[in-house]
Amino acid sequence: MRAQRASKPGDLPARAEIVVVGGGVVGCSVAYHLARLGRSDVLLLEQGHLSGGTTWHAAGLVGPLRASESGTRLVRYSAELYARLEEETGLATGYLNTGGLVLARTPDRMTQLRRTAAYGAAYGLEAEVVSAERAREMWPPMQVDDLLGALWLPGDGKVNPADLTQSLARGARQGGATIRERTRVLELLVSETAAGRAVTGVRTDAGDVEADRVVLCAGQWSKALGDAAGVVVPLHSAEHFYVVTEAVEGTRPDLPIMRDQDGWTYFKEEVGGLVVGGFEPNAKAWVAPDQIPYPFEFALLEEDWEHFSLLMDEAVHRIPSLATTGIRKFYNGPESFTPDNQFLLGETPEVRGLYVGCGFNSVGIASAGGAGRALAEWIVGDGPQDDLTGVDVRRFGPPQNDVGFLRERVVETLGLHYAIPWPNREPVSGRPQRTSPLHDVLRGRGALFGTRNGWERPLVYGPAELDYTWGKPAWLAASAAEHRACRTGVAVFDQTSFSKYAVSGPDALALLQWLCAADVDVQVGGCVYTPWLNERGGYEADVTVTRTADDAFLVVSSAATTYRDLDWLARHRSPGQDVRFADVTGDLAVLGTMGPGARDLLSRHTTADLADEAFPFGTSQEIEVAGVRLRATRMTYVGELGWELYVPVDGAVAVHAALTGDSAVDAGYSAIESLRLEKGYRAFGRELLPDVTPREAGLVFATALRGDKDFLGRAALVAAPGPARRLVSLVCADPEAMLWGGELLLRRGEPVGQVTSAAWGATVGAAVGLAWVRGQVDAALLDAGGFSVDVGGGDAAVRLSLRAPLR
Ligand SMILES: NCCCC(=O)O
Repeated sequence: MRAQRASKPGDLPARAEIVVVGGGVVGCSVAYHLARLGRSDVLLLEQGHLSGGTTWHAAGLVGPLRASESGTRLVRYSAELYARLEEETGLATGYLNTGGLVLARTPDRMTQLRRTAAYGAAYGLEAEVVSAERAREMWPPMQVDDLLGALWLPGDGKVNPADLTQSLARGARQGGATIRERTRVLELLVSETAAGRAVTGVRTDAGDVEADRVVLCAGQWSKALGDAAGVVVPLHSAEHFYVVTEAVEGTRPDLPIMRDQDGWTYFKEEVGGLVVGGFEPNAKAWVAPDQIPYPFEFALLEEDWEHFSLLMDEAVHRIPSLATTGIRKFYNGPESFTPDNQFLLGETPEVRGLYVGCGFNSVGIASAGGAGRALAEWIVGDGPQDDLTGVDVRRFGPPQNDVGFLRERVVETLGLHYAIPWPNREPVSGRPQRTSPLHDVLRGRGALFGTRNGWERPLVYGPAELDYTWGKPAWLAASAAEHRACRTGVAVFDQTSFSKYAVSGPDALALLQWLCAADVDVQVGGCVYTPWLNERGGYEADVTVTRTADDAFLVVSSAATTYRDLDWLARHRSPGQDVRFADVTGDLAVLGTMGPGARDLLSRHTTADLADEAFPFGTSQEIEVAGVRLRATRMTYVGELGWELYVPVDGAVAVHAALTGDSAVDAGYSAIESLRLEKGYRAFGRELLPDVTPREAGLVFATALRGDKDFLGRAALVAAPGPARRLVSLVCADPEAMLWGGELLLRRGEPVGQVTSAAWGATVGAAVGLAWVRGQVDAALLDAGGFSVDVGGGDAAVRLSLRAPLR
């Protein structure tokens, strides 16, 4: 390890409106974009020299096509910015639009590449599947004997990370920002306010700086600063390896970026040689976040040729001349990775005015332009201005911030970087974290578990393992049986991972009436399905609200959204409002007892009257089941008669044993997915996102828009013109075709939208799902037909409808 000692500066401003911590490419991009948005009182603090932490040793690949539309938009903007920044700042970034190739050695990878090409079409980005021979013509040094084909991405490019950082920094300075190098932030300053904890500035080794807002872009150093301030910043460093070779024949400066993901490697030209790096499955975590040495500037870790040999052997296999090519330099640079391979962006729920932009999982250079702009817009606009749910820091909470967990998980994250992104792939490391009281019982009954927000959740019962495929997996038969049991008899689902909040106090109703688009001023015992919307009329949450007393409510939401929901409640409670809310997720197990036989089954274990008149849909009562006092709520996410039983954890095993002791079948989340899609039920995070309105989603019925109750988002909905896209249900014509979500939707061969969720519908007997269709959409257009989806190797005809496949 080599390091450079920093000396201290003299003139540190005592105050700035916004302090950015970290002078890597992301911090400089945030400062640059804040300046572009008219914020000139910005102070960026870098502990060493700009780019000296992680940025300087990044490979500099810029690949705009991502798995999501918002991710693609973000990196596409990065590429556009890097291409034009020199004109604006006078400093070159070294950006070169080389195009990129991704190779396929296996039929499964080929299917993935075809699906990726279809994403490109969905997102308006060029991507073409080409033959192996064509790929070799574009990339002469490689051999292609074992390749089935490749994907050509004309929009890919490369940039010089250190030059890019300097150019962004100059742009920031030109816009009025101040940049101080050799100033180390030791602590984030936080104080208690009436509205909760708020940032007040930073403590540095050259004194304190007061600030209204602080933006933590300190890469792998961010977590230790976050931890000390009580903020969740779940990242951990892992070692990332690449070498730069001597000259290789056949290269040229504009040689495309090349990724040979089946061999875990990437390649780019550099001064006549090649950068050869990769993401090996046996990755190495680096030291814990609070053990990172200081200083660690322009520093690398020890060479580890033994570890790198896996990647080097694959590289030589692809480019035989590398066997006799010398190595100019070996890079082992630690980078930060997160539990789900997505970066961390946004205002922290724990401390108002504190923002993060870190954890870039080795794609920081590609992401920096777009992420910097998104974060600057978030700060200036006081909220995200686009759908950023996939990277929003509020998707994680304390369980995911544990260093032991992170240490295990980031090894897996790095190792999966180039693995085939199988649909519904479940991580295997760092589990279990949180379990339902039924976990052991269900495991004993053959449950295979997935994980969501740290919770173990049964996916399917019986199969030996979860197999992954683009087609129909082996576990599908078991899931289909559970699905049918629910449709025709009764099934019990362990839905304990539902997020649950007790909201109470004299002003609880007022707060919820403002946040809920539906009217929740119902009688005690009423249960209402409702969106929470932002001021643009887009979804922030999709919840049920049960009134449990005049001034008390139980709010139930998705497992994944606990921290963002609680943050939404907290940030909308006015200082004068007397409302308390508590996360009661872990206090209550949830047993969804669903199916036409649910009433009969429950009646055998309760004396409560479950008839429609006594217990109508959308109501909730405290009753006794199998001797356990619990809350039963007549609601369903599978479209069958049923009750969600909210059971104190101590009683869960007894209630479950009673219900499944006679006729009920245990069923898992895979069945829930196919059941909900047959009924056209939407999911937050898939269909319902911050840039999706109830009109577009076909859910106006679940709002009070037709009444006169005011609610957050109402004004935007009223003012909005007719929707320019519509969410529709789909059914595959061919029962053998399998859809997973994400597929490109075509009409007469032209892209018109994208599938959001899909599963095999065991009642319908075909793949079913939901999809966006762009433009003015009505029943006549859908009935006229001509629709198909690209399944990565052909088109599958689909029927579309505004109505769900099953009513
Ligand atoms: N830091 C390496 C990036 C690799 C890739 O973009 O595929």
